[in-house]
Amino acid sequence: MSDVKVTDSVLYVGCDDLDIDLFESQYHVPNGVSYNSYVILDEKIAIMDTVDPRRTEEWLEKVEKALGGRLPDYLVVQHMEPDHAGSIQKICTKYPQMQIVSNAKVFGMMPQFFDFDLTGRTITVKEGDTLSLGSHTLTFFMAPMVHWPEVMVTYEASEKILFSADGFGKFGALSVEEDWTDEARRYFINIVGKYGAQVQNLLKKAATLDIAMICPLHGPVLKEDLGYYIGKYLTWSSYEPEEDGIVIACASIHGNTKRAMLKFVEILKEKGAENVKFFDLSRDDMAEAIAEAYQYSKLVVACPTYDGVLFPCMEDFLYHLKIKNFQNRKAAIVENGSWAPMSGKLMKAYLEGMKNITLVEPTVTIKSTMSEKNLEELNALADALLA
Ligand SMILES: Cc1cc2nc3c(=O)[nH]c(=O)nc-3n(C[C@H](O)[C@H](O)[C@H](O)COP(=O)(O)O)c2cc1C
Repeated sequence: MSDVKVTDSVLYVGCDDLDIDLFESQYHVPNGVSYNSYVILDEKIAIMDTVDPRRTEEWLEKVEKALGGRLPDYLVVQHMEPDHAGSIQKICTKYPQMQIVSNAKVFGMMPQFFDFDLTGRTITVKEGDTLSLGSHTLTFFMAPMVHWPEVMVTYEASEKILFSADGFGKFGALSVEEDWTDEARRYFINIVGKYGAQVQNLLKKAATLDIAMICPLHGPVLKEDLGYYIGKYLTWSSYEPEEDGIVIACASIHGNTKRAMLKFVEILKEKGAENVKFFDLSRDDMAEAIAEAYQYSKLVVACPTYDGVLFPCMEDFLYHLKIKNFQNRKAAIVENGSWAPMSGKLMKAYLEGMKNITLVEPTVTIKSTMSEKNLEELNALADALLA
């Protein structure tokens, strides 16, 4: 959207993508996604990042319009992932006098993605280096593993803008109005969630800067109440729950585990639980289930045994939690099986492999359909979870 206003001299030239089926071939984005890019106009002109190849031509037109007949001096590359770096070769070919400004890791990766001559076109920066554009001065901070190892962010001192790369990004095209928090959480936990320590390191660097505005590579430019967004990032990256509540992640083949878990939701609510979120892992959005597991303090996993192992959607859920460093939660297990229930043991092994998970025991074992005894056990489990 070209009408996104940053400042008089920092122009938004990013592009919405409402046609994409899955972001990173995995995440549903019902409201699309934006690939953000910015042009800083001064005595020298810098372009901040490029866009996904899906939007190269639209972006090149926007950049040309923003340049107003001038030529760009610099392309700053903060991240080599194709949704941001995918148009580098095209813009470098269009503007052969333009220099590329980035760090050594980026320049190491660039020939892996592109086939054009970088000789004489690169300016390599490292932590704390500055680049003057005139009245604007860019300072570069390395942010390794705030998604990929080559990531850096850029601070512009005169207008107090942090160009935050994937940090503070969000799913959703800018032409669609929606709440920031849920889609930013779903983006952060699923995409950057593994790298909490690295995000905390970046937040420490950011705390030394006077920031009035955050310009991320996805989602809206953040101009007000920055403490709110930074607070969310501090919580998410520390793996602490945002609020007390229970997520029930349920797999079910024929519906008996699901029926038992929906009854469990009723029981919890009758006992006064306020935040109870139910996910049918076969049908509901996996990335949302994962994000909400991070949002709340307690997790219940329920799954039938399937050929001696877990029903695949539960395996997928727990695998995602594991690789995204899920930790610091209370958890409980409900298993099901008609002849030799195994799923409880397998879910327990997953949870025991995660850091600081307090298991609320015992595991409830359903044999095919929920019995009167199971009902009592679920009541007891609800009491233990809510204690
Ligand atoms: C393909 C398939 C494989 C199964 N494998 C096992 C198994 O290895 N051990 C077991 O005890 N039950 C097994 N079951 C039975 C289910 O775990 C059991 O019927 C359970 O109650 C299903 O719960 P649901 O109604 O929530 O799907 C299997 C069922 C299916 C359909």
